[in-house]
Amino acid sequence: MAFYSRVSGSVGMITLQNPPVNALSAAVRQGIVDTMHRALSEPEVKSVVICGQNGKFCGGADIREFGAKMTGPPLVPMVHLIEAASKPVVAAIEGIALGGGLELALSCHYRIAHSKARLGFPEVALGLLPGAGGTQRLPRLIGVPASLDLITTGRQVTAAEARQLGIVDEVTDLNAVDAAVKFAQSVADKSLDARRISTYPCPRPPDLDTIFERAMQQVRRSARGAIAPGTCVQAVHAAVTLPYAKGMERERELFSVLFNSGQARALQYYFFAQRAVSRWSTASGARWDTSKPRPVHKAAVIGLGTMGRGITVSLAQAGFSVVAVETQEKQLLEAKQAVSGMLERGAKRRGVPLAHDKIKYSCSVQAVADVDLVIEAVFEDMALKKTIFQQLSAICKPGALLCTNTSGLDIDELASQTQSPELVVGMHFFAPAHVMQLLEVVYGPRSCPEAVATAMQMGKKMGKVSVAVGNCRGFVGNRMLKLYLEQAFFLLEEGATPEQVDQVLEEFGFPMGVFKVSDLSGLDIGWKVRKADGLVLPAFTGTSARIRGGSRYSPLGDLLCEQGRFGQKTGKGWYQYDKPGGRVAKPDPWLFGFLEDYRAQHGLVARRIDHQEVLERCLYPLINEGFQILQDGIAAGPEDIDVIYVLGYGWPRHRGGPMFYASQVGLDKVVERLEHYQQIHPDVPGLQPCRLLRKLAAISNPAIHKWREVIQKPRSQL
Ligand SMILES: CCC/C=C/C(=O)SCCNC(=O)CCNC(=O)[C@H](O)C(C)(C)COP(=O)([O-])OP(=O)([O-])OC[C@H]1O[C@@H](n2cnc3c(N)ncnc32)[C@H](O)[C@@H]1OP(=O)([O-])[O-]
Repeated sequence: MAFYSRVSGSVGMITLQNPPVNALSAAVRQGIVDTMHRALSEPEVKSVVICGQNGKFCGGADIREFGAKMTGPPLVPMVHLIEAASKPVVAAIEGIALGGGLELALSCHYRIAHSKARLGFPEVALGLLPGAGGTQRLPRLIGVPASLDLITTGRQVTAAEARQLGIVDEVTDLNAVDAAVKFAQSVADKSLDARRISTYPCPRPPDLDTIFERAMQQVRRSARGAIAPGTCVQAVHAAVTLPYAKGMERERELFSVLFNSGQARALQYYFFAQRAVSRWSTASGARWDTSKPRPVHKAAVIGLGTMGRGITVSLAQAGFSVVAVETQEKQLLEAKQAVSGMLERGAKRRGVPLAHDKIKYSCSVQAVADVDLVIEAVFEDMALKKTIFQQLSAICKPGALLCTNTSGLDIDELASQTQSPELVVGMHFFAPAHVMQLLEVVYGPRSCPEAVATAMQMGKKMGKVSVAVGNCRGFVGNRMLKLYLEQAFFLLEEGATPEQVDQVLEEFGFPMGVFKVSDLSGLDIGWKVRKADGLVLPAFTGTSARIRGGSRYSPLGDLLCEQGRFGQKTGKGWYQYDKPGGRVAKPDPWLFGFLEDYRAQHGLVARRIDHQEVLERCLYPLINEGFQILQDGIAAGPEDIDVIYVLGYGWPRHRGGPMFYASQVGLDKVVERLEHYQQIHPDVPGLQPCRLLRKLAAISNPAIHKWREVIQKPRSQL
C-alpha cells in the first residue's frame, strides 16, 4: 500500500509500503493513485513528495505478481497521472530506484537521491524491458547512447553517476526525504512546463543509425539467444523515431511480446531460484532457519595452486584474515606474487582498498593452528587429502571447521580421518575461484548443521551464491556433467563432429560447446580421473575397448590424451590452436581422419545426426540425472540444480536451468525421447528415465514449484 501524510502543512507525502523492497504491487499502485488524487484535491497542499518506507524508494514492479492475473491500476496510467499533476511532485530516492521504481521517479517532476542510492533498469535480466515509459522517457532525459547502455545491460548506477548523467537533480549525504521536502517547498510555485519528460524532444545524434547498428551487434554478441536485450534496443529506437504517444504504443507492443515469452518466465523463475537456495535444507532435516553459523574471523587455505590462489583472494577481499600455506618455498613465492597481482587488479576494477595485509604466507601447516576455518585446496588426490586432514585434525584448535575444495571426492572419507567429522564439509569452488559466483557446499552424513550453515555463510560473504548439496560422486554439477560428456563422445562415434555438437550447444545458448570447454579445461583432467577409476587400461582391445561394467564406454578422450592432445595448453585437443596456449579453436583435419579410423576399427558406420538429436542426446540424460539427484536427496529442490547449472556450467539463464527447461519441454516428452534413444542404444548408460522423472511425468507434468511436494514424500515410495 501507500500511505499519505502532510508535512510542514503544505507538502503532501506519499510513502510506499511493501516490504522488503516496496515493489509496486496492485495495492501499492492503488495506494499511489488514491493518495495522488488526495494530494491534488487538498488546496493547502502545494507540492508532493513520493518516498519509500525503510530507506528504500522502490524495487520496481512486484515480480511475485507476474504469473497471476493483473489486478489494480496499471503502471502506465499511474505514471501519467503523476507527470500530468498540476502540483510539483518530487521523488525522494533512498536505497534503490529500480525498474518500475525508476519509471515512477522519472514521472515525477524532480528527483533527489541519497548518495548511497542505486538506480537502474534491471528488467532485461528478467527478460523484459522498462514497460512503464522507461524506454521513452530515459532517452529524452539523458540521450540515446547512455539510455541504450543502461537499458540493454541492466547496469545499476550510483547516485553520483545518475547526477552526472542527468537522471537526478540533486544528491545529498543527509536525509533524502527531508531534502526532498525542502526542495518541494522551494519549487511549489514554479511552472511545471519544462519538467514533464514526456514532452521533451528526444535528442537525435547525427550518427543515429550507426549507434543503433552497434547496439544491436553488441547485444547479439553478448545476449547469446536472449531476446530481451535486442527488444530493448528496438524500444529505444521508437523513442527517437516516433512521437511520445506512438512510442508508448510501440513500447507496450514490445513489452507484451517479451512478457509472454518463455524466456521471461525462465528468467523470473531463475530470479527467485537464486534467492531460494539460501533457504537450504539437508536430507537429514537440518535447515537454514534453525542452524546457526559459527563466527569466522581467521581462515586458512592449504595449497596455493590455481584454486587455492583464487580462494585466498576471495577470502581476503571479503575481509577475512587469511593464512595461506604452500609447503615449498619456491611455489609459495610464486603464489604470493600471483595473489598480489590478482588483488591489485581486483582493487583497481572494483575501486576498493588493497587487501594484501589480510594475508599471511607460510610454508608450515602449523601456521593454521589458531584459525576458525581451513579450506584445503590441494589437487584431487584422495591419499594426499587424507594425510592433510589427519594433520589438520591434530593441529587445528577445537571447533575449527575443516573444509575441502574438491570437485567430487568423498567428503565422508575425509571426515573419517579427523577427530571431529561433524566439522568437515566440502566447499566446491569453480575456476577461477575469485571470479566464479557459484559455491557447492557439500555436507556429508556426519556434517553438523552449524558446519553447513557456516560454509554457506562464508560463501555469501565471499560474494558467492552457495548451494547446499549432499555427498556423492561429483556432487550435483559434475555428476550431471558426466552424462552430458559421455553422450557427446557417443555422438562422435556415431558420426557427429566436435564442431557440429558444439554448434548445436552454442545455438542453444551455452557460451561454449562441450568440446571447446574440454579443450579449455584440459583433457588430461578427466583422463586422470578415468585412470584412477580403472577405466583406462591398455588391455582393453577389440569389443571390450568400448564396454566397461557391461555398459558402453567411449575411449575417444583417452585416445586423444595418449597422443599428448590435452587441449588448448598443448595447442591440440578436439580442435587445433595456432600454438600451445592459443585460444582460437579451429577444426582439425587430423581429428576427422582419426574419427574415421576409429569408426572403421570398431565397425561403426557414420550416420547423419540432426540438430535435434544432438541437443536431446546431450541434454536429456543430464536432466534425467538431475531427477535422479532429487530422488536421492542430494539436492533439495530443482532450484538448487538450476542455480548450479546457470552459475557454474554456462547453462543459458534465459532457459532457466536444466530442470526448468525440462518443465517447459514437458516431462512426458523428455521421458518419451529418452525411451526412444534407449531403444535404439540399449547398451548406452544414462538413457533410462529415473523413477522420479517418470512419476512426475505421469501426474501430468506439474508446475516446477509443485515438484517438491512429490519429492518430499518418502523417497522409498518413488
Ligand atoms: C510494465 C512493468 C514494467 C516494470 C517492470 C519492472 O519493474 S520489473 C522489476 C524490476 N526490478 C528488479 O528487477 C529488481 C529486482 N531485485 C533486485 O535486484 C534485488 O532484489 C534488490 C537490489 C532490490 C535487493 O537486493 P538484496 O540483495 O538486498 O536482496 P534480495 O535480492 O535477496 O531481495 C530481498 C527480497 O526481496 C524480494 N524482491 C526483490 N525485488 C523484488 C521485486 N521487484 N518484486 C518482488 N520481490 C522482490 C526478493 O525476492 C527477496 O525476497 P526473499 O527471498 O527474501 O523472500
